[in-house]
Amino acid sequence: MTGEAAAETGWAKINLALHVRRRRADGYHDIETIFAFADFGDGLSVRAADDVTLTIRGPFGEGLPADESNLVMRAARALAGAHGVRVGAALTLDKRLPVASGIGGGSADAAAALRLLNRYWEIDADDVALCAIAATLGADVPACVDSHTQRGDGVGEELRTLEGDDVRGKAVLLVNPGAPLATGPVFAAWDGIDRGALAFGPPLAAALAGRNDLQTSAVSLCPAIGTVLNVLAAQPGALLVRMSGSGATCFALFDTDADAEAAQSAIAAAHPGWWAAAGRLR
Ligand SMILES: C[C@](O)(CO)[C@H](O)COP(=O)(O)OP(=O)(O)OC[C@H]1O[C@@H](n2ccc(N)nc2=O)[C@H](O)[C@@H]1O
Ligand SMILES: Nc1ncnc2c1ncn2[C@@H]1O[C@H](COP(=O)(O)OP(=O)(O)OP(=O)(O)O)[C@@H](O)[C@H]1O
Repeated sequence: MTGEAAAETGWAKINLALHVRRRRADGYHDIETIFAFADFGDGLSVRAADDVTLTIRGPFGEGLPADESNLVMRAARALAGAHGVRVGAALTLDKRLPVASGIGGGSADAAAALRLLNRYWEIDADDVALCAIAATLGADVPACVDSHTQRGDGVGEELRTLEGDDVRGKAVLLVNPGAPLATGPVFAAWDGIDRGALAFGPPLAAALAGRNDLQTSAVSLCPAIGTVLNVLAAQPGALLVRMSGSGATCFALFDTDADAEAAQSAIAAAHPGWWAAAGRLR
């Protein structure tokens, strides 16, 4: 019951806005966010094998464990377990997104593994069933299953489509200063002040009226984020500049690809140690 060798992409996740509303009794925080996705990300491919295995390569693959702790392996095991799959899959992850950087690389990879193996193993589960498995793997994973612009409530797993997608196709530039930043400490450093709800409505308009409530605590833990934000804000044509998730990656949206590409070139020349990737929102 296995199909042909196949591939998927773990699309880079961007939080266009991220409001932190309250700390919960279980230590997690209720958030309101607008998820969007770039049209580039990690590559994941599969070919026939007796067991489920994972090989990692790519610019950010070094040091990332390929064992059962990897979110790709966890996703494969969870899907196989839920559907009684007994055949294997040799998975290869091309790690192109920086790790622990606020763009959900691990979550995107897990969702890509669910989509890929759902096809490869010919399970044919629908998105609702995949999202139920995704929710057991991480807060961001359900949003990454569909990987299109959505609003997320709860810890981000309560998803809904927003009316009037005014961000699809917008040019985007992602910039990371090169320092990994774990999510837990950034939430722990949040000042506990509820600054109010994220508006509904078209995603760009809602995001422009919104905030990333983790930005201040992330900058305090990783001051280079402040520099990235200033540099992005100075780029001609930048219409929304903000940190994504818990950082340290920041993004800028532009009206034209040319503006995003010019900003990428300028930043690459001025800050050769930074990671910068340009594309469009999907
Ligand atoms: C910040 C976001 O990236 C926004 O999309 C996500 O909410 C984070 O999701 P994630 O990376 O899947 O986070 P997890 O790996 O589940 O959580 C890491 C740690 O961050 C803290 N955490 C995470 C999510 C949340 N809503 N509240 C929290 O307080 C918890 O201490 C948790 O132990
Ligand atoms: N396939 C994977 N890719 C990246 N990280 C992984 C993967 N599998 C497990 N991890 C672990 O997950 C941790 C978080 O990585 P990830 O890149 O998802 O964080 P992030 O970009 O901050 O995500 P988020 O935006 O959801 O907070 C890493 O420290 C890493 O050890």
